[in-house]
Amino acid sequence: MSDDLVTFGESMLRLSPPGNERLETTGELAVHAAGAESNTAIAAERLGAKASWLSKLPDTSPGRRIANGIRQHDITTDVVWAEEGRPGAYYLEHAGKPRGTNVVYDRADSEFSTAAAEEFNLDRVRNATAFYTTGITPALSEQMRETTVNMLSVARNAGTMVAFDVNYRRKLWEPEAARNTITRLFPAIDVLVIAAKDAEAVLDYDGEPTQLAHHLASEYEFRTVVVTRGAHGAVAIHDNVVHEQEAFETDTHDPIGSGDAFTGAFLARRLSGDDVGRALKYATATAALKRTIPGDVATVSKSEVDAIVADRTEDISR
Ligand SMILES: O=C(O)C(=O)C[C@H](O)[C@H](O)COP(=O)(O)O
Repeated sequence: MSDDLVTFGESMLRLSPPGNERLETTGELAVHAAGAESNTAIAAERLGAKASWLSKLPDTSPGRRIANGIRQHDITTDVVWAEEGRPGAYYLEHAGKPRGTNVVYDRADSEFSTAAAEEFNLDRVRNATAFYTTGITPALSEQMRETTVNMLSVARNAGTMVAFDVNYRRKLWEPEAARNTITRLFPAIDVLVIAAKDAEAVLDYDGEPTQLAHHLASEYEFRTVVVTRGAHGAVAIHDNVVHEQEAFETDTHDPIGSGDAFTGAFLARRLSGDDVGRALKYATATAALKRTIPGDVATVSKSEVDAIVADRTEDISR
């Protein structure tokens, strides 16, 4: 059976001290498997899509730890195993204001960053309804820039819908390099997701979100543009109609991965036939729920999200 959604990207070991402890002094690190595209596939699966994740990892114990962490969420992991090499990792130090949460990447020359498109199961991409990657993938290496172009054209040529989140990471590349690379990918994309702050950083666009969505949709002919605005919710434009959604109230325990949860839920609900307004509501609710959960992954059920969407939540359910 073919997939509703295939995602493609690097997943890493995420290593984080307990609470707000500092990396410099911590004696413990919690281990999670984490990566934008696997996070998105998991959220999509949990919201009702049949999702797969394509990637490459070294066949070592750290590499297998990453795959195991993703597989436990019941998505299909379609991994190219290299005999040796290193997986990516990132260190994450949680903190509130004024320190701020800090990410330290350790992913240069990872096994994934060396992979060519031909190494992957391209029939899975061709046979899927939708294909998804993010701006993190081409940020990883020169090789990955080429691989991303090739993966998108495989999807495009097969008539697989292409969705893409700009996901700008300033610790991986400069805004100008990101702009040049990502705008060249735009013609292959049907559904664009972009954080308003990324539009400002990468595209130098600081206008109002609805105008940004209109501007991108008309300039690059995207079928759908979704602009995310963190605590201010999200705006989408689809077939020239604007949809706006406020954020749901949330007690934040771990904000990392809420953008991926949003996109996974949005795509899953669209692929299930929901209209853009309803998918946006599910996306925003799933992102709010993710913020209450430690780790990168939205370990949520559709019925929990249904309850938020229908305003049926309780402080204590018993
Ligand atoms: O690969 C990277 O560089 C990552 O940043 C992986 C991240 O942990 C997620 O993509 C979370 O991103 P948000 O959902 O926007 O919080």
